[in-house]
Amino acid sequence: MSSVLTIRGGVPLSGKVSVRGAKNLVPKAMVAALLGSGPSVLRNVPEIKDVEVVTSLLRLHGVRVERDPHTGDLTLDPQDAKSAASADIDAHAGDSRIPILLCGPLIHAIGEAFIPDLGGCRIGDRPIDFHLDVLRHFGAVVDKRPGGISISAPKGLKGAKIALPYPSVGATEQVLLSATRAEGITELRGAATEPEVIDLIAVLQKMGALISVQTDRTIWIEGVPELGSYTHKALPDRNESASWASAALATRGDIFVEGASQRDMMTFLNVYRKLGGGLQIEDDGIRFFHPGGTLSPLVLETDVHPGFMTDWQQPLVVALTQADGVSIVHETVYENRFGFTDALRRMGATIQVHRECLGSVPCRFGQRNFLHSAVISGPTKLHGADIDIPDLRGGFSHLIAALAADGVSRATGVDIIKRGYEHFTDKLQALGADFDLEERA
Ligand SMILES: CC(=O)N[C@H]1[C@@H](OP(=O)(O)OP(=O)(O)OC[C@H]2O[C@@H](n3ccc(=O)[nH]c3=O)[C@H](O)[C@@H]2O)O[C@H](CO)[C@@H](O)[C@@H]1O
Ligand SMILES: C=C(OP(=O)(O)O)C(=O)O
Repeated sequence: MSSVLTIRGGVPLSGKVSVRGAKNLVPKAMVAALLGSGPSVLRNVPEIKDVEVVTSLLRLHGVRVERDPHTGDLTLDPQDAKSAASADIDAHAGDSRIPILLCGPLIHAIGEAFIPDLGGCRIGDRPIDFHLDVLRHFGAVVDKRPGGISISAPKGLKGAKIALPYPSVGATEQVLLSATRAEGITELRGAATEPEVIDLIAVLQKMGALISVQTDRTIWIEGVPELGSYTHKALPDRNESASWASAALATRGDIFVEGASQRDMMTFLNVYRKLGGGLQIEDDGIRFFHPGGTLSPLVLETDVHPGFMTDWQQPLVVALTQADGVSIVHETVYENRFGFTDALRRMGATIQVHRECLGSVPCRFGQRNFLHSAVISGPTKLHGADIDIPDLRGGFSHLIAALAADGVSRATGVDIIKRGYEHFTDKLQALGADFDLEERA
């Protein structure tokens, strides 16, 4: 499918949208079900592409995945787990990064894994070296093959002492999913502690895993021979919530995001308020609105949790084009996450990207020639343009810019947005956006 969205911008988005379970948790909780001895139930599952991809991959491996047609809850039964042909796995892997997390659970369930080359957003090189090092520490044998890697563990997985060079979310999850049923104790230093990582730990604890998170980014896991099942309601998607919040500001609108969770978004909410965005925090969601008047520019750097999440950066940059003065954004998580600003410049934004670290702390990318700092001058009037959606958040940012702009924009490649934004065109419609969608097979 290659759908085309034609947006007539300039309409303030106003109304209510609901967010469900987080894209960065739900597929991983689905993978965790493979570690259990009985059927698990996952609630609050969004209808997004990454969930479809993992459903297909699990089914290929013999896991029964059933969706309740009324609630959307998933039941995942791993009792008949089996091997799958590498060509089939490759054909079902889609544009997702989740397949790499099947390694530990598949080794525990069936003794081997084939992992195809990964998809995901093109926002940097995105190597998997930490993952492979982690697996080798557990005693796995990793073979590079055309189109992917094959992994086995002739002597089973054994607990290990591991230190990550950077608090990678995926590598931390790789450790959790491999160590819970490994023999012995695992000590992980330099772990990521994002809310989605903690929610995955909650899922594993429900299954019977013994995991303790220390205050210094160390995680202890005592391996157990068997895990049971879980029933779990996925935490809400804080990244989708932040995207709608940015859309409200950039279009001078007013959006109540039902399901948005204050606890997981505190850093974002502070920044939003400093920028001049209006907030009303309720038990069941958060209202984000433009209170009128001007927005204040700010200096911001992305970081691992509890810092400012990198996935919030791209949508917020569109709102910064409307602030009164110069804002600076230093991206320290991905080396190449400002490519999306090319299209914003074509739409009238004034944004320069720099190789230097324009932040309080020099990051890993400062000496390596990456355009990873942005200087945004505003306010600038945006005008419509033709856009080809490059990646998930960059693409959503382009849509926000088109919605805020004067005139007509035409966006191709919008299906990428479905990786992480559930029913986004229905939500745009509910918010009063003026657009047409041409679905192409
Ligand atoms: C599906 C999912 O949950 N995706 C999220 C996850 O991605 P993901 O888990 O892929 O991101 P990581 O936290 O692993 O990546 C952080 C940094 O570590 C580097 N790195 C990572 C692994 C590795 O083996 N080698 C290596 O060098 C990456 O290139 C990047 O510079 O966390 C990111 C950081 O919060 C988010 O932006 C993504 O939305
Ligand atoms: C980078 C992202 O996702 P992924 O890791 O799935 O590519 C994202 O959600 O912004």
